[in-house]
Amino acid sequence: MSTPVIPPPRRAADDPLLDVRDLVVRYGPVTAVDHVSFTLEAGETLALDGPSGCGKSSTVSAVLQLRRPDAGEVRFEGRELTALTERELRPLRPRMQPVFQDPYGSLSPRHRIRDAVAEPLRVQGRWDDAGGPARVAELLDRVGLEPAHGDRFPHELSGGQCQRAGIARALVSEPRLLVLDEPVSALDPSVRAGVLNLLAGLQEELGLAYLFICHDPAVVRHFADRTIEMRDGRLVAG
Ligand SMILES: Nc1ncnc2c1ncn2[C@@H]1O[C@H](COP(=O)(O)OP(=O)(O)OP(=O)(O)O)[C@@H](O)[C@H]1O
Repeated sequence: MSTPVIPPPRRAADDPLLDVRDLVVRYGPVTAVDHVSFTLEAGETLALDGPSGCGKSSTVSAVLQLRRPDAGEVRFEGRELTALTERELRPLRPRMQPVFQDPYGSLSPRHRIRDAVAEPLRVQGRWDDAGGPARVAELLDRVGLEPAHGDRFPHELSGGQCQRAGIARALVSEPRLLVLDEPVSALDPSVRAGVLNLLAGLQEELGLAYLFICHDPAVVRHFADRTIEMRDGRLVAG
């Protein structure tokens, strides 16, 4: 299969990593995201807060182009994603990865942890180039898992260990942006700090940007550089 032709990035040195402008997401008559605009710099953490149903998940789905927005622009690394076809988006998707709230739900129950972490590289056809087994082993170690954890299935790990595996899976494609959808709220309070410290260390080491859906004011204060808040589909504070 030939490689899709992607328009070259038009990114100036001082452009943000992510520039979202006038984003609109509708479900029939419901406007879930109503002209939302924000930017995110490389290496920065932006918290997205707001009550249930205000449009946070719809916003991040549209940023990730998992659901195409009804209007607005999502410029990532200088490319306007909404203008790209699915095929043109494919090579860019690894650079923006989600980490979900439910650590078990984001990993297939039928795959061993090592295979779940490896899968994105296999799907992208980069298994050999990326040094497959060594890369997966290095990532498991980096997120604080033992080699033996790689042989287990998700239900054989704790929630915290499973979330660490989900983070390893997100990192295997060398993303620039992680979209963290309440990544610690389903975890036992005693393991939350460990996962947050891991995310903070990875950000410092790899220069990752985080778009972080979070309700916990203490976590937001400690973890985020900036916060934006949504109500009824709109941004109310910056
Ligand atoms: N697939 C869908 N079909 C119809 N309406 C939807 C759909 N998904 C979300 N909505 C509606 O869009 C609005 C925003 O939902 P969204 O899930 O984005 O909010 P949220 O802030 O992420 O909520 P939560 O914190 O509970 O996850 C809500 O009114 C919701 O009912």
